[in-house]
Amino acid sequence: RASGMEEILARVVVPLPSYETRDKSPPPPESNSLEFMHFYRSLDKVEKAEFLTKLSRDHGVDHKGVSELAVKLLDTQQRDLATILQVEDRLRYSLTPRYKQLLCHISRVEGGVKFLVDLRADVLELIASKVSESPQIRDLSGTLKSLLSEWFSVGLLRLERITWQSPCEILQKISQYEAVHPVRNWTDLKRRVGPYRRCYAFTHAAMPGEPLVVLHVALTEEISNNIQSIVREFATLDSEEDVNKINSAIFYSISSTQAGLQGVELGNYLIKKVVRELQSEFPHMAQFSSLSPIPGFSVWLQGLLNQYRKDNRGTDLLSEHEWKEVEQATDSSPGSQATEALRKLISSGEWMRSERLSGVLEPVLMRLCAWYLYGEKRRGYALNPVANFHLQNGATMWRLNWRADTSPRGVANSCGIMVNYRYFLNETSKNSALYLQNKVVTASEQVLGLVSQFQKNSKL
Ligand SMILES: CC(C)(COP(=O)(O)OP(=O)(O)O)[C@@H](O)C(=O)NCCC(N)=O
Repeated sequence: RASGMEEILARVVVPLPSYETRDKSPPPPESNSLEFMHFYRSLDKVEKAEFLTKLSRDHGVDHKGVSELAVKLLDTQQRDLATILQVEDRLRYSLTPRYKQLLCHISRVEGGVKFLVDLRADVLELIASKVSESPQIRDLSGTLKSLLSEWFSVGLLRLERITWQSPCEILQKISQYEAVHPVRNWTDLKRRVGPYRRCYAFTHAAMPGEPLVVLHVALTEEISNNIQSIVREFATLDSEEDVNKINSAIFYSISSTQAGLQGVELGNYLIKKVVRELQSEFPHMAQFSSLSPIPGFSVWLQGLLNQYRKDNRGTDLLSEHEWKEVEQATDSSPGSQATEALRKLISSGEWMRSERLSGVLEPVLMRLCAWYLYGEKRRGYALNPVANFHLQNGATMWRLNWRADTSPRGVANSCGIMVNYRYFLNETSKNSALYLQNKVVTASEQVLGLVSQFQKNSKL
């Protein structure tokens, strides 16, 4: 099989034409691309890893040629600008990996773009699973990402509104791709594209019928503080929309559907495009906000409690009074036993059923959750991926909501808490730059208040 790989690569990954003939050489036969795609699809996971390693290692940049041109460029520094630009262009051309031409040719055959999107998904998985740490694989991923970013730039994407009149195959995909609040049945789906709801997707001519990223919006009077009122209760299915009851747009679910387009920022562009779309439909609409889950909070909290139990530092997290209540409610003795009892309560979600316990735990969990979202970092950015996504877009961490998602999933994932990331339209670009460049998290008074309560308690 390995020899088969080498043979096909040598044949279909043609050498880079010389600089002089680069615009004159005819493209290789389409059959090369089709054969490459067919062969790749016939490989299993392990073979694909081997094949991609060979492709990126043996058919990439001609490093020797690059270094010779780099030396030449150094020697040209005293010459006139025209000569310098000439040599720079040669150097630029020599940095083109051989396989890049093949990728461009593949993009021109039927189904080629989709093939390349899936190819990048495979490469990303290779990198993530550490099956191959080779620098060439990263280079291949970078080359694919830059090509895909050009082909999937906003100007080439189409905004489609999904309604109950949309083709079944699209509605079926919308239902299948819904990653945040799974669609339960047709009635549920119909509600999500019905009155006081909007569902938008970006599509691309090269991948017809494939929603690339999907955004679900609820049109409400105020900014929603719970998901039940959006996806659970089947309130009167009023057939009309009373415009006077529509002042806010709540983004309650967004999902990208193509793993290979990760990093192309489609979700960010879709939110911005939908905001403009809604402003033109509802000129008086003034409030734009997400209602977001907080995946990972419960797990983080249990880890923290475990750590504190080991260090016997539980007291930092709860006040005297709060520990007393927990000890009484769980019939546990002060110290590590109470900390363990609390950890068990959180992981079982039992506390939600007791009015008294949830009363005691509300301020505790709210300030811990505020710290988790605002204070916990990974390489300087928000640890929570959803927070990181909205903060990159320039949203403000605006409001934590208690008992916002009382579904088993909501309680298990984030103790039932949800958060509004609010888009103050004239501040998003400033906030986004502050976050991306200085790692500053823009947050509301409510969030900052909860964070300072946490810090007072645990002197972190
Ligand atoms: C949140 C999403 C849509 C962001 O996608 P996108 O804007 O394309 O960001 P990126 O993947 O280009 O960095 C994506 O990360 C996703 O689908 N996440 C899983 C579902 C969710 N909403 O958390």
